[in-house]
Amino acid sequence: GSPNTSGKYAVIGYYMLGPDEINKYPAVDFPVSNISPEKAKMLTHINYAFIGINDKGQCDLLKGANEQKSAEVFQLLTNLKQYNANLKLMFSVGGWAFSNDASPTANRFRDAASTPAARTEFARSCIAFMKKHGFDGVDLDWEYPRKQDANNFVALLKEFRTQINQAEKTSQSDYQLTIAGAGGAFFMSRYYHLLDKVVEPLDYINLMTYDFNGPWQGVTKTNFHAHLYGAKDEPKFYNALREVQFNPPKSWEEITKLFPSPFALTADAAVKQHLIMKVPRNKLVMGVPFYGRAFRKAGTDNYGLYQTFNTQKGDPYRGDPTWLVGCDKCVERNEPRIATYADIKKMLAGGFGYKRHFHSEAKAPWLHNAKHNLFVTYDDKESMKYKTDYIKQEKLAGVMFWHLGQDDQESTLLKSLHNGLNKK
Ligand SMILES: C#CCO[C@@H]1[C@@H](C)[C@H](OC(=O)NCCNC(=N)NC(=O)NC)[C@@H](C)C(=O)O[C@H](CC)[C@@](C)(O)[C@@H]2OC(C)(C)O[C@H]([C@@H]2C)[C@H](C)C[C@@]1(C)O
Repeated sequence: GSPNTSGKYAVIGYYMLGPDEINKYPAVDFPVSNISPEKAKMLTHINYAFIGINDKGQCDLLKGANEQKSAEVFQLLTNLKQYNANLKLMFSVGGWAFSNDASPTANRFRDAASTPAARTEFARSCIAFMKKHGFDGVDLDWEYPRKQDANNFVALLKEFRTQINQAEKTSQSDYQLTIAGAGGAFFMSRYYHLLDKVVEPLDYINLMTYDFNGPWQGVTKTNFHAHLYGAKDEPKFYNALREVQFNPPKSWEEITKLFPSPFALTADAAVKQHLIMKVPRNKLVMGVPFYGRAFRKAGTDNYGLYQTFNTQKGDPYRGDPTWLVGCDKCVERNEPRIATYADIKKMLAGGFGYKRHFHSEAKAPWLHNAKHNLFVTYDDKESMKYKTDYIKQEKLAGVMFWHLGQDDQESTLLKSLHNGLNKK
């Protein structure tokens, strides 16, 4: 189906149930009932995260997920259309934990994309799953195809498009195909040389323009994880797009002009890098985080910004979960490096010593806790306003966010996106 069928900006929210939540449903953090009619009206798409790929290379529930419970949840999601007839329900296949290079199931996408027969069967099974549960399309969240997978990735998306077009004909429906795409040059460089061919079969490419900085970096500095623009004195990164083999080849002069290095890793950079490869603006969706990232033992200068830090790496987190003062849920989750927007609002309001700052160049807020040497990078309604203004001025397709369950009770962030895109 054509993108933006409703003529409005896309507002694509991920609805995530954790690994074992589906079998405990509705005793979960964020049941579907939390998606009020008012929220449903502000969304154009809900992407259910996640469906997996089974050992036969087919779309299937994640291992251990109860069929009956899953069908119930999918029914609750599709019932939301009663509040918004234009709402499209997509399911998302994969995700970081399922598909990253170090994941035990890293080969599932690679194998499913590796031969014509595997691609046909994978697409067939996903479309059958889509029809069975009343979804309106498929979102592929492969994080990420490797360079050696890039051609197979394009062939896979083409096969999905072929079968979706067939399915649309036989059932007079409007199905969509989207992917979650890299927001940072490092992962982007794996398939960047084929980017126009990757996007051709898609309705949207949802850029994961977040996680630019985080605890995984051993020795770099605290910095924003999803800022819109670069700041002149921020720590810069090597531009991996300089290594991309273009066909036809580009001269070194052209490459150094197109891909300055080092450069500020930002959302604007990711959008411009996609426009260089002629990705149509009406397929480009900017991803925004409803979560923040916290750094421990941040240096005290500059209100904790661009300072060295010492946050334990490793997945899952094995250290002390209590150092992000005021984030009770972080202790429950045993993950102090990620705070939801709802957590951050409580931390800021709770008198724990956090002070909010806003960077005038990056257009990003941050919290600094001088007493505990903490730095928290996140998005709030002020930064979302700049991002929705940007989406309108660059004539992009809309906004995607990770994820619905991380907003506050008042739906502050979803409202800021909806109002920013739909009001003058
Ligand atoms: C695609 C994605 C984000 O995945 C999240 C995981 C992978 C979560 O990642 C994020 O929240 N990432 C935010 C950026 N989003 C993406 N990378 N992808 C995305 O938005 N796609 C649309 C990280 C921070 C996390 O909590 O991972 C822990 C180890 C620290 C992990 C891998 O153990 C894990 O732990 C819990 C929190 C219990 O959840 C699971 C998963 C086992 C699930 C499967 C992963 C999930 C949903 O929490």
